[in-house]
Amino acid sequence: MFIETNLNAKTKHGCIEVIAGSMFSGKTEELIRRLRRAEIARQKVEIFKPAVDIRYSETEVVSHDENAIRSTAVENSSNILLLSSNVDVVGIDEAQFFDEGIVEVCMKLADQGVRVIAAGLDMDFRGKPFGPMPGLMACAEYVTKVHAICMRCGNLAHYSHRLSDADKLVLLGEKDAYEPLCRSCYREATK
Ligand SMILES: Nc1ncnc2c1ncn2[C@@H]1O[C@H](COP(=O)(O)OP(=O)(O)O)[C@@H](O)[C@H]1O
Ligand SMILES: Cc1cn([C@H]2C[C@H](O)[C@@H](COP(=O)(O)O)O2)c(=O)[nH]c1=O
Ligand SMILES: [Zn+2]
Repeated sequence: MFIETNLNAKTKHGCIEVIAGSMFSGKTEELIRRLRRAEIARQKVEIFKPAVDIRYSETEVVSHDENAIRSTAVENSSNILLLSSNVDVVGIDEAQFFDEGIVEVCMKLADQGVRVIAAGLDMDFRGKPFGPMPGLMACAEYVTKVHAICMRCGNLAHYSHRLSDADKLVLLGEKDAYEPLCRSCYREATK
């Protein structure tokens, strides 16, 4: 479990935290857990997700277990900066779907003293780094990699295997469309 530094410190120290992993690895749950604790500490929290992903809700970030927290859907990364004045903590879900500008936005916020927590898929269905995630992970102070359970063997999974032949990068879906797999089951499934 990620242990926060003192939430109520007098001097504001901005930072970037990234929660990365495959689908079903608990990224959203961990994001919600950290944001709820910040709210309990009476910090001003704003939460964003990309407008492209409104699978469950337009106004909430929702985990696969239906744990939810209010959020604002935004079209691009610059909207996050515009909507983040006077905040202590910014949460971002599905960070992989944002444009590359998200890295600069997170850096600016952290430089201003904001704690930024971004969750996203580190790899796409081909096992390649996903969008701005490598850049975010590189400039983050803290990176937490979480794992799902492999649907074929029960080991730890870090790949999101697509169940169809579709080859476009962005294809929203759940268990109907993807399964989390471990390294050897992913290799077997894609050969
Ligand atoms: N194969 C799996 N491995 C782990 N958790 C799974 C799996 N399938 C379903 N889940 C559920 O998904 C939850 C995590 O959901 P969520 O935080 O939304 O994940 P993510 O944001 O990483 O896709 C787990 O607590 C568990 O109940
Ligand atoms: C691997 C992969 C996933 N997606 C989509 C599928 C889901 O709608 C989201 C990931 O959601 P989660 O909260 O991490 O479970 O991303 C995609 O569009 N392309 C991919 O390669
Ligand atoms: Zn496996």
